[in-house]
Amino acid sequence: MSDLPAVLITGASSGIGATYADRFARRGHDLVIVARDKARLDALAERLRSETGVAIDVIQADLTDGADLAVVEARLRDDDRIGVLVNNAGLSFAGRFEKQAASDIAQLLAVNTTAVLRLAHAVSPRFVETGQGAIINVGSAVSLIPEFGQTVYGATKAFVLYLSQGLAFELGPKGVYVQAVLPAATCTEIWTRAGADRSQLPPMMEVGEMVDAAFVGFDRREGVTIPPLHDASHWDAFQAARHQMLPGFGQTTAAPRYKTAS
Ligand SMILES: NC(=O)C1=CN([C@@H]2O[C@H](COP(=O)(O)OP(=O)(O)OC[C@H]3O[C@@H](n4cnc5c(N)ncnc54)[C@H](OP(=O)(O)O)[C@@H]3O)[C@@H](O)[C@H]2O)C=CC1
Ligand SMILES: N[C@@H](C=O)C(=O)O
Repeated sequence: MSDLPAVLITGASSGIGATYADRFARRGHDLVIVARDKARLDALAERLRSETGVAIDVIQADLTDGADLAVVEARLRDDDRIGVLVNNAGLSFAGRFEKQAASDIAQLLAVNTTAVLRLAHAVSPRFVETGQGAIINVGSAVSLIPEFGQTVYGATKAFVLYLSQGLAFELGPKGVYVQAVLPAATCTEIWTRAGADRSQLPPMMEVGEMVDAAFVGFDRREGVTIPPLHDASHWDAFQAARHQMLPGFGQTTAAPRYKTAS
């Protein structure tokens, strides 16, 4: 058993989550890996155990299922070896908003928002009590691009960004580090799972490149990490513009432009 905190990773059966599992294992962390596809989780766990020697537990869970979600919450609440939560599981789908099925939207919200929130909420009391711990939430650059045309998916990722920044504000002073990771298009199964034609996809970042960059942000204790954004001053300017607006929200009279009808 490692002296380092164990890491619970959702959506570890493929793509970004499986790569997080690989990198944390190579750093010597024991893992708890979560997803629906137990065969893939078992295969990953077996490979990483033999290559790195870390201990790995597998939890098969469908995060849209209340009972399964409760199992993962309980593990985060009760297992004091777990010091890092990687909220990574997620899905997207294409198609025009007015044609999307309500059941698909509900599934997207359950995995991309409710599970992220519930798992962060389950682990936070313990992290706050011990004054340490880290929560990594995988959002998306799409959260900053309503013009992308994936409105529901982007809205769930805007939730993840807001949640992460809010939790960093609330929990940071109590010793808990919260990181939002905002990848842009990354080469994983998410695209074909969402029904995209592989031959039509643009060039994308390799998943190892994305996760390794996210780890640099993690090690620097960065609040928001955007691996593909080369000019970091753009994000800083975006945050500065937001902060510049804040005093205006305290006005008790409406802005002059709303004082006339025309
Ligand atoms: N690839 C990209 O271009 C980008 C991805 N992201 C985000 O990265 C995260 C990881 O996605 P990525 O690796 O790309 O995609 P993948 O499709 O490769 O991985 C998604 C993971 O989520 C798991 N998952 C999906 N639904 C459920 C569910 N109901 N219950 C439990 N686990 C579930 C899947 O496991 P299983 O099927 O076994 O349950 C899988 O392990 C997502 O949050 C995604 O939104 C953000 C920006 C860009
Ligand atoms: N997964 C992608 C969109 O579908 C993204 O977040 O870029």
